[in-house]
Amino acid sequence: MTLRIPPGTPVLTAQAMRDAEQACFDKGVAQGELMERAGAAVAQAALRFAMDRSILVLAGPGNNGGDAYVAARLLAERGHDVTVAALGGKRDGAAEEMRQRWTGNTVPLEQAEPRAVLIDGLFGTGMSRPIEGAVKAALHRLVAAAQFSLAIDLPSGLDTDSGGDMGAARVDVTVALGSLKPAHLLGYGLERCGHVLLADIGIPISPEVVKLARPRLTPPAPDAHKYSRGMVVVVEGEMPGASRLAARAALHGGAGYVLLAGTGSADAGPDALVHARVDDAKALHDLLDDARVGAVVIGPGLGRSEAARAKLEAVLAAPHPTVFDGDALTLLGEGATQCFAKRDAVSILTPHAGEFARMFGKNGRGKIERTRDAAADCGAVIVHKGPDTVIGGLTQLTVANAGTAWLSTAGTGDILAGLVGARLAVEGRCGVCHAVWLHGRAAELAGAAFAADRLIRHIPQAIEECL
Ligand SMILES: NC(=O)C1=CN([C@@H]2O[C@H](COP(=O)(O)OP(=O)(O)OC[C@H]3O[C@@H](n4cnc5c(N)ncnc54)[C@H](OP(=O)(O)O)[C@@H]3O)[C@@H](O)[C@H]2O)[C@@H](O)CC1
Ligand SMILES: [K+]
Repeated sequence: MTLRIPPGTPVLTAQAMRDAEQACFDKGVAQGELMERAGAAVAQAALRFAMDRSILVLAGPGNNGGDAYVAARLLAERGHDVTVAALGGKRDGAAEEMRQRWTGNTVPLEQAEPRAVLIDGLFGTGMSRPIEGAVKAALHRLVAAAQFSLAIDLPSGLDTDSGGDMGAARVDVTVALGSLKPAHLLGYGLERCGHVLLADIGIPISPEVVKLARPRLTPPAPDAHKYSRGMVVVVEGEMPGASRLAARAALHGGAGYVLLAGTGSADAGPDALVHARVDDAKALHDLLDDARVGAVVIGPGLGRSEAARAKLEAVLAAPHPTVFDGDALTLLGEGATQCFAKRDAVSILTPHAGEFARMFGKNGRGKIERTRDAAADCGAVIVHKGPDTVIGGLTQLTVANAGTAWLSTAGTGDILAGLVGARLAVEGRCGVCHAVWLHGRAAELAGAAFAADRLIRHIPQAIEECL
């Protein structure tokens, strides 16, 4: 059982999990054997928390319920007072076998009395529709009354692939079986799963999606100079505070030279920031005619005027890897896909949910699929921001959970854009994921109720942890 989810842990959709399980069966592993391993992992986790308290195990009609019966049997064998609250009668295959092997106390779900410890094995990856009526009422009543609750694989009532809510109750601990699922990291799942533990039940996994890992960064080469370290141009906008935050984040994110292209006024520090006067799109075009530029950042505080649009056009036409954020994305709106598909240079887009919807529309699919498809259509890397950031367009889709909910404050997005620019200039496209990790870690280090300015100070400390 893994207590801390290790870096690069695979994240599998419900279908990918079923495929992985099937591959296991094809190699001769019996379904009952996997279910025994799953139930044993759940029992092991429950033992840690149950102490000598009585346990109620909710067992649903599918394989999640099969795992529940195994866990109930193993916990009873260890001397615990266990009752199963069952939903449905006869089952199929291994789940039915496990039901029959359970000889202890069983009551219908709706008539169950609360116990101190609750194990939720009603539904897992097979949730096909919202939980309703008496089943939902019983689930919520029993979870709320328990002193400690643990979900098998997923809290019942979570959509596996999107983390959408289909009637789930929040549990204290979730034991993910075989692999993480998107719902452990996305949407409502972030709150409903409680603390997530990962149980390896011996299913070989080849991941399409991974959980963001702490990067390994290298310090500058001995012969490095300010341009070889990575030169970043941040385009100043009509709200200069936002672009200054981005520029300062780029400076603290490891870039060798950061140039703020705008009013040219250096009255707001730090002094290491180079200010260039750029009055219009023509001047910006001329400034970008410089092969030393490693990355451009445009969007934070850019504004939405015609002058802003002209600057955006100049950046789009330049050959440099570029981070497009905030107003740059809003200005492009529905035209974004076409615009980026035409662009040869590396484009990194950092939309939040609203900007993403304005560019790519809204539909019922999950965040992972929508990000993956938009990145493919654009030929760009997309950092789809939120408490559950999804990064698409690199070799592997990556999901990152915000280091802390305190990140939800004005200016932190501008800082991320600058940091992505820095890591892009220093390391190329792989630096995008590194920037997202550093941003989350800096937030953890910044503690409670920080203002965005203070977040920047912690970026070097986060980098140091990766050297
Ligand atoms: N595959 C394996 O060997 C292994 C799988 N493992 C475990 O299996 C879990 C996946 O199992 P699963 O596919 O059987 O789905 P599961 O989540 O139990 O639910 C399906 C049942 O619920 C029903 N149902 C759905 N929604 C409903 C609703 N709203 N209200 C009422 N009923 C509803 C649905 O009915 P139907 O939609 O068919 O009408 C069906 O009867 C996985 O999470 C892991 O725990 C591990 O043991 C490792 C080995
Ligand atoms: K469950």
